[in-house]
Amino acid sequence: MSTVLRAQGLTKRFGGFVAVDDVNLSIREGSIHALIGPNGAGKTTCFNLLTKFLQPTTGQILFRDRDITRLEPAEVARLGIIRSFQISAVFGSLTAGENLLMALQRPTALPNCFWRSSSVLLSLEDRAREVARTVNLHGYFDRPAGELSYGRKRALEIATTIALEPQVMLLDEPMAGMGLEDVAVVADVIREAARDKTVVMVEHNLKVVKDLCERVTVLQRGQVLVEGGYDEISENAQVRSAYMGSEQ
Ligand SMILES: Nc1ncnc2c1ncn2[C@@H]1O[C@H](COP(=O)(O)OP(=O)(O)OP(=O)(O)O)[C@@H](O)[C@H]1O
Repeated sequence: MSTVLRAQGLTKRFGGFVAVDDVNLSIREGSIHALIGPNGAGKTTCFNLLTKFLQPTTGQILFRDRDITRLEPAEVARLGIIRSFQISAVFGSLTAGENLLMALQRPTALPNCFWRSSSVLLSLEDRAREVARTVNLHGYFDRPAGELSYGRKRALEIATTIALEPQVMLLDEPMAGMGLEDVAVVADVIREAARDKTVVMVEHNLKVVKDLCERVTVLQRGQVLVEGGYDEISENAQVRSAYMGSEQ
């Protein structure tokens, strides 16, 4: 399987502190790839580096062999590497459908959408309904987003990212603060979204990682401790010790 996103020697210093230290990552095309690790391990910093919200101190980021290390976040988004927007980006007084229509009209949506035949052929509203169906929100299309359950709001937030037709979708703790029922809703959304795209997610819930993710990179103190399938990494003695006393 080919590599869609690659980090080589990725390093981020904040003053004298090295938050991300010589990290190599290889994200396979079409996979769901988790970044996990104890608090402060450097997951969010890594994520911000990959989406270019932070500039690396040293190292290189490649998207399908193109060097994107020095690109701006908007340029990276235009290439199809898109980070999910936070829940605050969902407008509660607008309906779910209107939220999707707004996402479809965002400037970053244009370059991705216009050259794709499916988008060109469909009207924006048809496309919004199609995206709503992908995340099982078609029954809520005309409901104010503020009335949706927490899990469905999160699904809507992910849907606004899907609307941009990402090639690589980056989700930062998509299950944060959710009950079991909502976790199941959002897990289904991510699984469905990953049918035709690559997903990279920072996730604390190891059951979610086990159920959803083909590949897992474990970070500790800014470095990659181990990378592999869930079974492989969960048997690793260093990983077990890093997680001892935490959730699992
Ligand atoms: N802007 C910054 N300036 C200084 N230090 C920072 C900055 N951002 C992050 N750090 C430090 O870098 C380290 C890694 O932080 P990061 O948020 O990437 O970890 P994380 O693995 O995402 O942790 P958590 O699971 O708690 O979110 C932490 O020690 C943090 O305090």
